[in-house]
Amino acid sequence: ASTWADVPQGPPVSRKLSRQTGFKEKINLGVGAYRDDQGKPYVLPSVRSAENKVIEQKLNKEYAGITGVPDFTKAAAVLAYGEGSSALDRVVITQSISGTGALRIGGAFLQRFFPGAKKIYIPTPSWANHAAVFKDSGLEVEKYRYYNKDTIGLDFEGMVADIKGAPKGSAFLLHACAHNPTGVDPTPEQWREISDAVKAGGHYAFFDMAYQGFASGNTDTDAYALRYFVEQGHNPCLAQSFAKNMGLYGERVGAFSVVCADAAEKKRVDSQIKILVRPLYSNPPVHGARIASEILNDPALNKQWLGEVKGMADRIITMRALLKKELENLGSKHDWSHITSQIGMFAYTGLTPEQMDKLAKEHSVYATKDGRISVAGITSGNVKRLAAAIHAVKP
Ligand SMILES: Cc1ncc(COP(=O)(O)O)c(CNOCC(=O)O)c1O
Repeated sequence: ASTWADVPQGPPVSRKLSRQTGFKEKINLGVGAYRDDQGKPYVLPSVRSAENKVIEQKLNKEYAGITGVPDFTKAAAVLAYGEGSSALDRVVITQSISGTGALRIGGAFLQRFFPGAKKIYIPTPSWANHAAVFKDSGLEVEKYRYYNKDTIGLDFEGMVADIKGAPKGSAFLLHACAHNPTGVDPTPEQWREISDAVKAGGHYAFFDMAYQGFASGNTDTDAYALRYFVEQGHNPCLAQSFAKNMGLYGERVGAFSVVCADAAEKKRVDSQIKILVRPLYSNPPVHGARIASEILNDPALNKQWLGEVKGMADRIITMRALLKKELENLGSKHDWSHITSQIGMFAYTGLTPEQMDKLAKEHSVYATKDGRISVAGITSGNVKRLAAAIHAVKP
């Protein structure tokens, strides 16, 4: 049977919202982007200030180099790997077309140079676009167990067993923090065991960090897994996105990096990354990277940004707690602790596709059929109605 034989047909997330059913407003929990407590997109004030600083400099519009704006990529590496990391003097980094572009460069690089089988293991479930990005890169995509639907938590035993059971020297995609779509992350202790299993199998770690700072509110906390792997001697590669933590969605700001063994390897890998990127899109857009560079390199803007990204994370965490409390206030007898134990933009509710359909049809609450809701879509104004809707479809 086909590898993907039992992948269910997923509904289009941005499906047309059907006619109102008598409620004053729909609740859209399908959009994977942050919304403020008024349900509106949020441009971080630090981003506005950084953008004004860029514009005041009246820079020219010349091409960037193939690997992008150097002040951005240098600072992005420090943000990810940490000041003083042993990786910093042996890491190859290139700007990318946001996180998706970083994953694609990584997939293409593995397809050309990975010494093992040209395949990558991704979690079950994973970001909806992962499989397509890697398949289009010419890699086979395999799955490792990740989500336990009975506990609505991590299938840690299954994950470690699949890592240990894979052929020696396989490539594994790991969500660094705020797993999408489940919101379920390994604990630090579990990450340490995962690192041991990856090392035991001689496997290669490909980290996807699309939510650094946005998950816990702290950029160092959210980079724990990546930095631990580097400390443990793995030389991972990394896809970074600044879509969520800087709200630069449409500016497409990201970076792809490869931690190399030493300076000589770095030189060789860097040359091949340039050879790969040149025919892909030649060189990346400069504006978003200049904004991100101002934020990462200007101490005052950096401090302001860290406060704002923590503010977004805190609002999400508050909405999780509110939703759980409202469900309990309604007398729900179900255990909703997963809503507050999960982290990041998304919560896996554990609701069935039928229940999700009823939410849409009878309550004007929209989200994906897999039961994922974007917590960013919850506001203090709609949380009571959302809880009532969930309680109605899952009494
Ligand atoms: C894990 C992960 N990696 C990478 C990306 C890529 O993001 P971008 O290319 O915008 O940086 C995303 C963006 N997801 O969009 C939200 C959703 O699932 O609805 C992501 O979640």
